[in-house]
Amino acid sequence: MLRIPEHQVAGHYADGDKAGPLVDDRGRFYKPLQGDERGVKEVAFYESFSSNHEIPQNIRKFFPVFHGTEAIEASNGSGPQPHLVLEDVVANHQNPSVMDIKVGARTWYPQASEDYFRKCIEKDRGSTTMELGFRVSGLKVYGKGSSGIWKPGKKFVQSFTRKDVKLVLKNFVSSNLPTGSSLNPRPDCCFASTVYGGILFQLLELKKWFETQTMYHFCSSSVLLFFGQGSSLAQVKLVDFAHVIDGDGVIDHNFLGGLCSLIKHLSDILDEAGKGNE
Ligand SMILES: O=P(O)(O)O[C@@H]1[C@@H](OP(=O)(O)O)[C@H](OP(=O)(O)O)[C@H](O)[C@H](OP(=O)(O)O)[C@H]1OP(=O)(O)O
Ligand SMILES: Nc1ncnc2c1ncn2[C@@H]1O[C@H](COP(=O)(O)OP(=O)(O)O)[C@@H](O)[C@H]1O
Repeated sequence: MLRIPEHQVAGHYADGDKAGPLVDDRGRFYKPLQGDERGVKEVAFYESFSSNHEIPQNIRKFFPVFHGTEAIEASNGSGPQPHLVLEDVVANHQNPSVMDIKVGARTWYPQASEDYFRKCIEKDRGSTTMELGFRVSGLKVYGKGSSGIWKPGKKFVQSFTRKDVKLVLKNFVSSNLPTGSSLNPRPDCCFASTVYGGILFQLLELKKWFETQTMYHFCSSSVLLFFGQGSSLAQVKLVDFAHVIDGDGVIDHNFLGGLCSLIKHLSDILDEAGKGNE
């Protein structure tokens, strides 16, 4: 039975006439192919990546498993439409807290059209992308026990400043959640060491690969950080490959720089949480 995912935090949602992703009970995530070149490019990336023998095993695990494409009934009732069939990366987590972070100090790339460049640069300037090398695109956090869910709205997320982002990263691993369009100025960071400890380990593994890989440039891609309630481990995955371009033998310093900045932010939170426990 296909349904709209409860755990989607960014990107194009199923909304009225607009088709959005679907999930099933077998742990698959169906992403509608965007009608323009984006859909074609994302399929091309997954086909290239999944058959690329130069991808180390420890890196492959950071990407959703690709199960090809399939025409399935779209969420907007428009009949069978082509979808990417991917592993639903959060399927095994109970009540997953999820954050989508778009990595890189720029989301555009030289080959992009003038219109796309303008759209991107406006968003990059108006968010923390240029300043921090990443921006939070969306998140959903489960509180402890009955303390509810926090899923800030799109407009509020788009307004996050550098200071807000530091606080959001803390709120993500806290039990005293804010409500609506607000941030808790005194987050307890009670899950910081377990969640960010595990996430940092994985981000450092990814960083090591980005220090040498010159095959792909991940423009406008995101890291998805998530953890479930209970004993499941925090995980990192990469998503959104509609704008991946050929690396052409050059380091993806845009993504690498953003990753380093994110690592620094999370390390600082871990250090602070450690000091609080001394
Ligand atoms: O449509 P919107 O306003 O949700 O914008 C999408 C973005 O959402 P955001 O504004 O960052 O929350 C969206 O960003 P996320 O993937 O949500 O981080 C993309 O930038 C998307 O463009 P493209 O598919 O990468 O070319 C953007 O889609 P298009 O406007 O290019 O269709
Ligand atoms: N393979 C996946 N498994 C689970 N959730 C996913 C997966 N891919 C994407 N998502 C969810 O959907 C959101 C949007 O995905 P994305 O690929 O960025 O779409 P778009 O191209 O519309 O921006 C992500 O922020 C995440 O919450």
